Amino acid sequence: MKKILVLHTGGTISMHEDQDGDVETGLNNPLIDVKMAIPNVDLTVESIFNLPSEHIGPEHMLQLQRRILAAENEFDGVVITHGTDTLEETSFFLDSTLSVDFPIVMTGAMRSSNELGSDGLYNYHSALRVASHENSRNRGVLVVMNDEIHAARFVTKTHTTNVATFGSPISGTMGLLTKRQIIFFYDLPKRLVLPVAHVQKSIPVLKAYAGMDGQLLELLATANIDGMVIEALGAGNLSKEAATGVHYLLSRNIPVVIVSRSFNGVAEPVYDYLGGGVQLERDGVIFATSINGQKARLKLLIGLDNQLNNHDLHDYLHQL
Ligand SMILES: NC(=O)C[C@H](N)C(=O)O
Repeated sequence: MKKILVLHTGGTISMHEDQDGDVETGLNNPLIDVKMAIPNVDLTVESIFNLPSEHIGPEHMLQLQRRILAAENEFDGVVITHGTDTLEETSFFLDSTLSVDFPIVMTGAMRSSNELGSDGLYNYHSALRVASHENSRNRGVLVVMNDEIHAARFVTKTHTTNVATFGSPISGTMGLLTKRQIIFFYDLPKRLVLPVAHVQKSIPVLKAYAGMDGQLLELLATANIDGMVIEALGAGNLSKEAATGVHYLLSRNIPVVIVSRSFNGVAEPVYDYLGGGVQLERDGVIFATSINGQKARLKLLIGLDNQLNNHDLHDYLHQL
């Protein structure tokens, strides 16, 4: 018998449509009363929050992380239901800070509980199947939706409303659920897991654009921020003016992390001119490999909480 801990946090999977067709959160999470029968699986169900995922932040992620750590010796796996808007961030935070070998599987839904074609119960069932499967161990945090398994490290929400919203543009889908099987296509490269104690850091994320000036960056340098992430152009480049703004931030010892605003691919220094990635890196900018802005923000937060020196912070964010 496998013992699985289920932590419900809210999100569309637990919401319902009202008479006007608007989607809202109820007083209690209806998933608590759902009897999900999986052979040889014993469920312990807790409603840790009942929040839309836009109301979930690093403090909630830390609370979830601590609950999972406390469950380590008691359970064989954990399933978390969560709103999809920030699911990739919670899954990434847990993946980056937890080194447990049991499966941690997150899921959600795109259609609420009383909508036609609601995908919530199906995804919940799928997540339980994956969490109780022997091959799911030692794979970090997994995201299961729409018959697919994704690694927290690479998954992102790709569509505003489609039930097939989650994708892993860089790595591809990690696995599949069929009626009878759970199939994994690849193992992940090893990553460094770091503990985290405090999550109150001010780390804004800015998106670069053609004609971006340095004014906002210079303003931010005086706003007591701990670091900043820029979703840069292409492989990791900025306008000349933005590069000057970045230089100003770096001269005040504010770490600046670069990712790409492109949906797919790895950010790395390629171009050697003002604003090009090579010169940005020479100036002290950190390139985060293979993650998007919202994940780079969490990674910088964790690195800073561990008081990594400049060299180690570079290495940490470079890692896949
Ligand atoms: N599909 C969803 O779950 C979206 C919802 N707004 C949430 O993230 O809570």
